[in-house]
Amino acid sequence: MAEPRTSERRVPKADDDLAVRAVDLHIRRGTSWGGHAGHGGQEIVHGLSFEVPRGSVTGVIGPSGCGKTTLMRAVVGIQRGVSGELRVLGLDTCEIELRRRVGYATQTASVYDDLTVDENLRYFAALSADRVPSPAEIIRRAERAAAGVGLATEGRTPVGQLSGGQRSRVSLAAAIIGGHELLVLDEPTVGLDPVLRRELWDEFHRMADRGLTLLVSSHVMDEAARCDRLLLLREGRLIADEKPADLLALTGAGDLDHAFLCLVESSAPACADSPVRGDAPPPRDSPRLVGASRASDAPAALGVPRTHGTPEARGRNTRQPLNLARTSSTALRVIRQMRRDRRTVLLVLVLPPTLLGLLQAIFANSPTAFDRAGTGLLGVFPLMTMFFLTSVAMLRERRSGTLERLMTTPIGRGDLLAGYGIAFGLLAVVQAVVTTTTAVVLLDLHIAGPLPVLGLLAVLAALFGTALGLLTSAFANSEFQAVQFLPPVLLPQFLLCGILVAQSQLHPVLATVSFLLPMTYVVDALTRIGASPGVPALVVRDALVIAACTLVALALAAATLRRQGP
Ligand SMILES: Nc1ncnc2c1ncn2[C@@H]1O[C@H](COP(=O)(O)OP(=O)(O)OP(=O)(O)O)[C@@H](O)[C@H]1O
Repeated sequence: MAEPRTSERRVPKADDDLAVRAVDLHIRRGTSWGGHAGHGGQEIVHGLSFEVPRGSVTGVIGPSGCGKTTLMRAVVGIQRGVSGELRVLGLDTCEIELRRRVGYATQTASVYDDLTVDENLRYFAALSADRVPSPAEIIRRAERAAAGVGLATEGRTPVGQLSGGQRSRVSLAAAIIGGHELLVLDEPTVGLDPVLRRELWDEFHRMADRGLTLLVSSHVMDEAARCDRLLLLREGRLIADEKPADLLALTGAGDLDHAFLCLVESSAPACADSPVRGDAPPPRDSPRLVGASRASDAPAALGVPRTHGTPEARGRNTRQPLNLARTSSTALRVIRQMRRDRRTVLLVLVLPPTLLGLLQAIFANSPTAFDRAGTGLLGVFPLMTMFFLTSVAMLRERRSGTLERLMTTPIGRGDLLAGYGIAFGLLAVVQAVVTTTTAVVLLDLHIAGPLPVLGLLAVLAALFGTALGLLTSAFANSEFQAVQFLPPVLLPQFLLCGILVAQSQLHPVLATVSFLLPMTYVVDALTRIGASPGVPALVVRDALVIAACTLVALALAAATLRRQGP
């Protein structure tokens, strides 16, 4: 097979001199869950071999759909289906350490619309630090990143109120914060005006002068001219690996657009027709369309393994102990987002007491029935509302690209889920206090047992709803799909939980099914507390079952929250 155009004979460099080294890299996309390299999907990148020296600005250039994003996702370790050799800063791309040294900006602005520029950047600064940073250090790093992309004066503006170009710059600043050694930027200048583009490219070169390596994708050829080195891609193949000036010299073309066409069109008429630069030397040989690098030779020649990251290595390197600083930063960020969403707060705090009020009116002639149903509902309402809220919140995180960005930062899956759990847990506590107080004080709901235990059970139910919501969000691709989960997951549990008809009156088969459903234990525990003055042993059993179900749902949610996507 042919090799990419290059004017120099490359001597393999040591990993220490390289930011990225790829040898015979193949990437398949659309692989099934758990599918590793070479299984299913469609091969998008075909046997790339290249090196990115440290302290350079390297452009990944090529037409739409040629595989630029796919390659960049592989470099930052969030792409499944990668085979061949890919070393980043001398490490396997699944190494956790890389997430402290590499910053990534996705093609679309992956930042939180409902937070201000400062809040976004401070959050990413808090996540990316090696050690727990002081608040002053977080602020300083966020301000420096904002200034670097020309957003120093927009700190207090919510990102949702910025223009498209400004949002892209916030996203870029978030990447700069995380990238201490390598910045992987996917089309960072799309939608920016020419002045700003020039400023950003100047800034990229200043960063490279300071020793940072930048891998920047673009399909705009005038940006290619600003790179130190170019990787020209076409249909997943590397057709040139050159300095811009050498590329022009090699092809004899007057500009990089024509140089690219020369390389693409194997018969080279474009080259002959193209305006040849006056100072450019004639082509050394006729430009030709070249395909993949010597896919089969390279790894063997360099003595490197053919598989990129074994499943064992991936497992070892993705397991992280819980980090309190990142967990609390995430919890604070989610709480901040919740506070801005007044409708959500209203739904959580006002709807349950209102519905209980309605229930009291319905059971006006039967206070005992109200006491029984109302007590059970003190747990069912939090479970349902938290399920709905978390599933949508996590889905939004995934669809906005922020989850993908988070997966390239040092935050662990456990930190993220625990952060969500804490934020929604606090909301659940407020909800339990408001709903229980309203029910007992205003609606005369009769509770024989201790109120704090009742409140604790309501919070436990809410936490179970949160864990269930986090889990189901992995299976939905849109808010509409998330809502579709609501009836099948919750309604059967509600019908069988004992609020409508006591278990003793159910058909034996239905009674057995009901004992397999967590909501049954929520209602059982609450109604027992409502009816007896102490804490019966069965309430403890129920609480343990709910806690166990919560942990299982959280563990499954962590397992489905994979770092690598299709
Ligand atoms: N999730 C996916 N599953 C399967 N195939 C995908 C997926 N995402 C992208 N592809 C395919 O991978 C190929 C390369 O896409 P990629 O986004 O890497 O191209 P690109 O060069 O970055 O394009 P652009 O400049 O338009 O962003 C495309 O043919 C696309 O259809």
